[in-house]
Amino acid sequence: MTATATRVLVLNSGSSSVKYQLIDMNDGTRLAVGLVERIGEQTSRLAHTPLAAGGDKRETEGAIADHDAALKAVAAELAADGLGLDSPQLAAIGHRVVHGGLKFTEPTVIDDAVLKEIERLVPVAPLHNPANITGIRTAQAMRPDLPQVAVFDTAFHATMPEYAARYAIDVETADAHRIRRYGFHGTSHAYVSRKTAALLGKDPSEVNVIVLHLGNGASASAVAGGRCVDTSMGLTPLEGLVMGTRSGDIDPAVTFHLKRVAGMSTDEIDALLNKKSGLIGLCGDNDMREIRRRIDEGDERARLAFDIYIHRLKKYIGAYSAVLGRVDAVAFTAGVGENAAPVREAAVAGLEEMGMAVDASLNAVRSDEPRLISPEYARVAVAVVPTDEELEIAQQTYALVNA
Ligand SMILES: Nc1ncnc2c1ncn2[C@@H]1O[C@H](COP(=O)(O)OP(=O)(O)O)[C@@H](O)[C@H]1O
Ligand SMILES: CC(=O)OP(=O)(O)O
Ligand SMILES: [Mg+2]
Repeated sequence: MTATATRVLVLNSGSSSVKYQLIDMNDGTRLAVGLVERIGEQTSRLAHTPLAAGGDKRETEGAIADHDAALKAVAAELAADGLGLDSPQLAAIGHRVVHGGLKFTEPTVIDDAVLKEIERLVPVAPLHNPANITGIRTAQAMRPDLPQVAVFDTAFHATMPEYAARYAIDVETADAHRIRRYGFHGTSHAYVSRKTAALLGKDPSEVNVIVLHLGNGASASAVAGGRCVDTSMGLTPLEGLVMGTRSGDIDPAVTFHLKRVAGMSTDEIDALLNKKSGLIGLCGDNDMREIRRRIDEGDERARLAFDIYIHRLKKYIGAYSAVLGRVDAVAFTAGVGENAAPVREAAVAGLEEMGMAVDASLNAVRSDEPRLISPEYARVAVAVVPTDEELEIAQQTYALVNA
């Protein structure tokens, strides 16, 4: 790394998308940001904004077959603005890696052994780790000389007490197969819980926060004094809240029933629960904007899907209030949490006895800034706190390569 290398490229590869940011760590300037969506479909879309060049957003539509092709398209966009991956100013590439298992609880420079372990974990993050691996390999091929750093979704949750992390199943079987609650979206839960403390003018060690990360994947966490003490996702990112396409919590016996009685294979059940359940399974749409539009038109299926989503969310707010004992703040984040005012309103409705309420006019405000949406009198602060997984990954990456 040369003395002038102060930039970090962050790749957040999801199952069918890549979000990326190129950040100068000297002053935190975002040089370029972008998103590739619907990878693997005919209607893929790349939206690239070269902020450094003062440029407008450029959008390209057309089939992008896989994450390798997506990353090459991103590299070409960056190169067009003189921000290519060949730049000597690039210090490192930071990768979001969803599952780190028991081994990885800190940001880690990726070598062959690390990559092998991320690969071994594919069965417990089937929608995510394969995309993360492709992103890493493609980036390595482009810049074999550069440190590539993995920042794990699971890392922040490693502090959970044993009684929260362990499932109540036979201990020998669980240990033999490393079956336990790992939790995901940890980079976001860490970032948002810290930001929430700052919004309250407190140090993270002083506050207890319930973080609701509601994106396409969704998870809740209970953070006590800056440490995660419980989270809704488990061995895999399937457990917990109702999500865009995932069921979240169900009776595990549903799977035996689907196999024995409905005659489905394990792979079919996996696909059913991960890809054809949640909001899309309930009403045919996984985008909260579309669901709200349908509700406004009187669509009953969309209404029921919304109510099921909210009921589950409310149960986790209650559960984590009990786990924390004292709640200082509830923070909504990610695509749904940051944008869907009706979700925030409905999730907190009726919780006045627990000190939680939402002020309608504050809730209606649209902003990229962290903000309170609870009325003055409420004991618990309810907040919208935009997440920034890419910035958090960039900071952890840069700190590691400079250590
Ligand atoms: N303006 C909006 N109103 C309501 N929901 C929104 C809005 N914008 C985005 N969303 C929701 O956010 C989801 C995407 O969230 P995001 O955090 O980007 O997810 P992921 O990182 O899992 O892809 C969309 O599927 C949609 O449901
Ligand atoms: C872990 C997980 O569910 O991630 P995402 O929300 O990006 O799908
Ligand atoms: Mg996300």
